Amino acid sequence: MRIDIEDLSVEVAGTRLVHDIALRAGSGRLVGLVGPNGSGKSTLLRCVYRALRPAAGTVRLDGEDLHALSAREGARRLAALPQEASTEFDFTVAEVVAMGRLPHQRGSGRANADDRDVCARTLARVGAAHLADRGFLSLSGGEKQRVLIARALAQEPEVLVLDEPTNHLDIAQQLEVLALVRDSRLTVLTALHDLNLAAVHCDDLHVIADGRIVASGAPYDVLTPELLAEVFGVRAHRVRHPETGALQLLFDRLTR
Ligand SMILES: Nc1ncnc2c1ncn2[C@@H]1O[C@H](COP(=O)(O)OP(=O)(O)OP(=O)(O)O)[C@@H](O)[C@H]1O
Repeated sequence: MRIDIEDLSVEVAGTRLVHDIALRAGSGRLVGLVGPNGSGKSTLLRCVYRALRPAAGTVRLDGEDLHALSAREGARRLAALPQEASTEFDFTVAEVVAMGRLPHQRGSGRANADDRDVCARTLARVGAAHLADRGFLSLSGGEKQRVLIARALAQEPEVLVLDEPTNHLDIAQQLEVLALVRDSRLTVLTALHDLNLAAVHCDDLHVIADGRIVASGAPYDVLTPELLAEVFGVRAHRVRHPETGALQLLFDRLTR
């Protein structure tokens, strides 16, 4: 499923935080959004997963206006992992993952055998089957993140919107989560702070600064020393991974 964002602007409390965004994520592509703190990544993503409505412009999934769909229809196509996705109530892990099935349940709203099967499989897929009976609030940050990814996958969406999915994760888990996301073969739009992870894992990158996209394209074309100095205020050296040949960045502070 393809995402097309056209002329999108987003306002919060009367202030326009995101301006005139145009962005496309082709079916099955892993598309990264990078930018400094406060540049508007979360605000843009919140509008894509419908926590905010656009002030102008559209988000289309395979040509259909996402904000014109019912909540249930939207949730069957798109699942999100928000940045501060904690839940106030102490549900068990199994209950949190089961919430991902709600858009698929009609009538009684009760989980059937298929729903339970999908939940068990997704928890196993993220390596968290052993946590099923634990209270969500008792989990470590990394464990919570895995469970919330399981909830998003249990939704069986066609599009995943992720806001910093590697937050709270140690390096092995960061790599594992990105491999999981990649293996899902879904269309993914994700904010990432780690530019080296973004360089290796994303098919396309969009750089956002002050609420506007300032560069788009393949990671190697986008993450240039000039752009990194201009947007992030760092001096960057580009090297190749000695085994994989992947782009890696080494940083120094830029003294302006
Ligand atoms: N509810 C709000 N009211 C006022 N300003 C807001 C609100 N939400 C966000 N902002 C401001 O909008 C700007 C963009 O915030 P946003 O969270 O989208 O940035 P971000 O790129 O995701 O940042 P980070 O990398 O730090 O998570 C920031 O200056 C932020 O303070």
